[in-house]
Amino acid sequence: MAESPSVRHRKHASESSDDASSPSTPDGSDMEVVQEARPVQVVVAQGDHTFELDEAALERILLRPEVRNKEVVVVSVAGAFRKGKSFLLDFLLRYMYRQSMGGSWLGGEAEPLTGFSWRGGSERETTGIQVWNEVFLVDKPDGSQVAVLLMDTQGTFDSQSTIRDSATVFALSTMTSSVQVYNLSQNIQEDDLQHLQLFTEYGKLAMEEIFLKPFQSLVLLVRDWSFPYEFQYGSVGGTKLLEKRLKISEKQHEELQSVRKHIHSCFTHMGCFLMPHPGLNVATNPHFDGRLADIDPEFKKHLQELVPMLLSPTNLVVKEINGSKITCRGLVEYFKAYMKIYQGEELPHPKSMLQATAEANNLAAVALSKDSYVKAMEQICGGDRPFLAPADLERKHQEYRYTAVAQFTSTKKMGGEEFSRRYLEQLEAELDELFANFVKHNDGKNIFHSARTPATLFVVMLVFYVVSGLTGFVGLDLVASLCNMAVGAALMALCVWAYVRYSGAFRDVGVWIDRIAETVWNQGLEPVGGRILWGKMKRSISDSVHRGKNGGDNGGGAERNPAVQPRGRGKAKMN
Ligand SMILES: Nc1nc2c(ncn2[C@@H]2O[C@H](COP(=O)(O)OP(=O)(O)OP(=O)(O)O)[C@@H](O)[C@H]2O)c(=O)[nH]1
Ligand SMILES: [Mg+2]
Repeated sequence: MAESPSVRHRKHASESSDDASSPSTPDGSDMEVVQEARPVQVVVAQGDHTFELDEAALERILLRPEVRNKEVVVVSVAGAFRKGKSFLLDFLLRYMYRQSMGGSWLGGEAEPLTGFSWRGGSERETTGIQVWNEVFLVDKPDGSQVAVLLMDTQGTFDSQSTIRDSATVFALSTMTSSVQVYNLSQNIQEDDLQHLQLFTEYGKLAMEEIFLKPFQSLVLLVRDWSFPYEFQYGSVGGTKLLEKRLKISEKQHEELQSVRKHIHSCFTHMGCFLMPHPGLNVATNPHFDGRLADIDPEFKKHLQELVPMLLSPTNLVVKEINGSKITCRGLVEYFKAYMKIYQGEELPHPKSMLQATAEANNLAAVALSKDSYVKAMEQICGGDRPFLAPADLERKHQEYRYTAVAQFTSTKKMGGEEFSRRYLEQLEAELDELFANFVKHNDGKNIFHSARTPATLFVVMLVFYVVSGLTGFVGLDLVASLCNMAVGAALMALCVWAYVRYSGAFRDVGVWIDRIAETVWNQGLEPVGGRILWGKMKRSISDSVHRGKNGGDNGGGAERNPAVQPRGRGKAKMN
């Protein structure tokens, strides 16, 4: 068991402001008498909604020679702010210091309650994560000696914290503790379970590998329980209430089942304790200093059941991660690793329920509208449809784009208009991207598009052949042979190109030949008149193909259909 409190536990938490530095004398030996027992901030909440780990402070506590190689038991208390977490932890401290001294560990009737800083009032008190700077060594009945660390946490859902802040503190304390006391007020409500689900899920994200259940013991502590006639105070009534609340039945809505399944899958052991109200003095008297005389006897009676349930040597649970027991030294490393993950940017940000729902609504509406657009476009230029005149494709795109946008704006979504504008812009960008792909796909179906390379190569061959004949005739043999070589090169390129197109192999070579042919076409052949000829041919052929396949309804119909035109123009107004 830990040393006597008469040596170490000497000062109220609020009286000390600096950290637990200088635990050693100049010769390196521990200077126990000057070491004051007090809470130390190990996870510090920064102003910008981030958290820092005070590694030095944590190491000073957990790497002391007498504890660093001992298996560690971490008891943490977490839950909503202003619900008596630190107050309860001070009774845990009293137990740790006094339980071996004989008599009642609860303390004297007029003794103020000190330790972790607690107070009345409506504003939050504890921030980040604090641990008691004294690690208690306890002998277990099986002969082993374990180190016990007590941890106090920032209350969730105070008005200065984001959901991410609350989730980070809750998840970190759940991941690093062997027993997490989930401090609730009055009842176990569905939102308490939902928040537990959110926080534990956030914790699981930061854990690298998870065997079986990721977390250890969870004790739901219901404060101010007012229905002892239904479920009696203490762990017996608590267990029954918990069983009832976490029961999964086929008749339950899927949402309720999923929360319960998730919670069951997270913890190796779960318990519940129903605590009576401590009396009006504790709850409302601003001068209440924690003395037992002002606390309801029923509360004190159940404290004497609750605290040993958590901390008696038989009940202590050693911290395990992935099935192996952790020492104080190991805990420091895990703390550092988890903290690094929460400080990084790779984890998603937990959101408020409304924000998450609004996002989901908007994303679903975007997906639905995109789907309608793709289906409509597939009808006119999908894989099995023939080439469509580019102008008609564009007109169809404008029509279906407008319809898809109108579908998005008319779908009921949470979050308001301002919020959904971002998703509207996303939808419009995605539709334009889809259209660009449809255009490429459509162009690929144009046989003249793919015939341009062989046509160019053929013309090049022909030109060089004629030039070679003429220059040979007038005696310019060198030029004639060069032209012959060019004819050979073009012929070879044509063969290679044909092979690539036929086999699908060496596609890069095919792309190079296409590029060269395109350059030759653009620089040489087209200005000479090919553009006029080629353009006319392409237009007349594609129009006739298009009319033939679509029966003049889809493409040309759009031109004539008055119902289509104004809708296409309406889109411009919307933007
Ligand atoms: N109603 C009620 N009040 C309690 C109980 N236990 C403590 N309190 C009072 O609750 C107030 C807040 O106590 P703290 O221990 O500071 O609460 P906390 O949960 O640590 O608060 P934060 O650190 O701000 O999250 C104090 O006035 C206590 O006297 C309880 O079981 N029921
Ligand atoms: Mg507190």
